[in-house]
Amino acid sequence: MQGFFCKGRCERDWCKANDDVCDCHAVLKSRGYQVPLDAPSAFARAGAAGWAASLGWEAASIPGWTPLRGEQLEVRPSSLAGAGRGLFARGALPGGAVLPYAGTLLTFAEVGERVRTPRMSYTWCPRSSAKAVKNMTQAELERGPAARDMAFCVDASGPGPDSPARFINGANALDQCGSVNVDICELGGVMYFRTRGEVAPGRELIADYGPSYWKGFRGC
Ligand SMILES: C[S@@+](CC[C@H](N)C(=O)[O-])C[C@H]1O[C@@H](n2cnc3c(N)ncnc32)[C@H](O)[C@@H]1O
Repeated sequence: MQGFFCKGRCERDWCKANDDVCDCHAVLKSRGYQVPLDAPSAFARAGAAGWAASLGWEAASIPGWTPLRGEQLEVRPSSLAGAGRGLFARGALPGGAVLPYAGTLLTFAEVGERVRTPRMSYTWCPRSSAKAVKNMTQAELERGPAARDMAFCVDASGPGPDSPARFINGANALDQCGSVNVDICELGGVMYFRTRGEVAPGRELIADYGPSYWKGFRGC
């Protein structure tokens, strides 16, 4: 069922189609596309700090996938008031340009250590563990039976592998929603930012962080 139903959806848009119904990483791999490694495979190959470098995302070849190179981007003060630094396009970027959210992979206990600290602002969890993390108490995260299991959440606050994606700011009020120009996508348990359309030179990359990031703002 997944193969038949999801094949067209994932080939048309791996970002939007990859959900609880369609595992686009598995679907596209089975269709012969060159996909990046999934998070567990990258972790098995290179560990919690080195996993992102082993993804092979720059060499991936799937529809709607143009790898962003570091030199196409620059970090400077955000165009959004009070947002600190942001990530900007040096030159024009095409639609479908992707950048992984790299950082250190965390166990549930390590996620627990970050809850209510500034590092949590830089921590993202894949669908496979996000619900569990949300439903676990602090004690369960730190000392429960799953505490030492890999949650595959990513902390990009550093120190760790270089991750320009960590500088992508998010709309935090409705009047910033018009500036959103990148989607947050998941493939193989890895988060990728993807440009929605062409991004003009000098424009800041801005995402919609979703319904649970900001207090009092449920996303665009
Ligand atoms: C993943 S970081 C983005 C990079 C960050 N601006 C920096 O300088 O390192 C997310 C944090 O950036 C800030 N931020 C992102 N978008 C913002 C916005 N629209 N308004 C104010 N602060 C924002 C918040 O502190 C948020 O927790």
